[in-house]
Amino acid sequence: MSEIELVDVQAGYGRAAPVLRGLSVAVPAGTIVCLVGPNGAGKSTVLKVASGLLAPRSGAIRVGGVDVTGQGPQRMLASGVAHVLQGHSVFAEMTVAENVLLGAYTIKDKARVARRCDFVRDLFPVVAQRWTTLAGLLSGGQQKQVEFARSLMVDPKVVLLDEPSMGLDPKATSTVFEQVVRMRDAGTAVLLVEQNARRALETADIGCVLDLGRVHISGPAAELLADPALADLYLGGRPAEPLH
Ligand SMILES: Nc1ncnc2c1ncn2[C@@H]1O[C@H](COP(=O)(O)OP(=O)(O)OP(=O)(O)O)[C@@H](O)[C@H]1O
Repeated sequence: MSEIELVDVQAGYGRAAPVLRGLSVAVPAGTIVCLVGPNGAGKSTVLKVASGLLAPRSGAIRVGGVDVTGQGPQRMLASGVAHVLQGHSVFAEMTVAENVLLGAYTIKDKARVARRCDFVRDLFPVVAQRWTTLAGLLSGGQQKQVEFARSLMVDPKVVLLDEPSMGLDPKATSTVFEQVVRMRDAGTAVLLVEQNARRALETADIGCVLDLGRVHISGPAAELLADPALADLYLGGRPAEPLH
């Protein structure tokens, strides 16, 4: 069963023409699904619809098989969908611990909050190591892991990640993608949107190529990566031949 499913979704902004025009995507349990596509294709819009920030004009959204179409962000979060927005959203003047605990503001049970803290500190060692440090003193990649930890405090079924590698150098990008895999392995499905299409497909289980407001092609990420036509169109050409 899919953790989250968008079915034939039309969505857009104000009176403008729709950005999503019959988009369908499903995130099975235990998988990382990656959306790639040209600038402005509507990748972030898919995540906004999935987290309830933007209501679809038509179509359906299901979480764990239950229809949640039209629910706002707070109810989507309660249904098990957490959204890590593009850019950096840590509060620089607060400690790592305070930032992470913001993710638990809806949880009243203190013992449960403590268990979730243990869980995220175990999953993201840098979060544990820098627990009492001001978050603004961390590197960009470390701050992204604080955001991941914050999103997992509610034990979501699926986490939506909008361009987690944005602004990071290659080493920090690798660390962040390793942590995305750890999140999946720890039981949270992931819907990932990335500019860095090749790197994201190397990490994902399933890839979806967005074009003209729909999923144009989808399949096992490794197969998309191996497709020369797709590489030319969407992945900035084929990887260089190894030098001998
Ligand atoms: N808040 C908004 N109000 C009006 N139009 C918007 C808004 N957000 C996005 N759009 C428009 O919707 C379209 C899709 O934008 P979206 O950010 O979803 O694309 P994207 O694939 O994530 O692009 P990028 O890779 O550049 O982030 C674009 O034409 C954009 O101008």
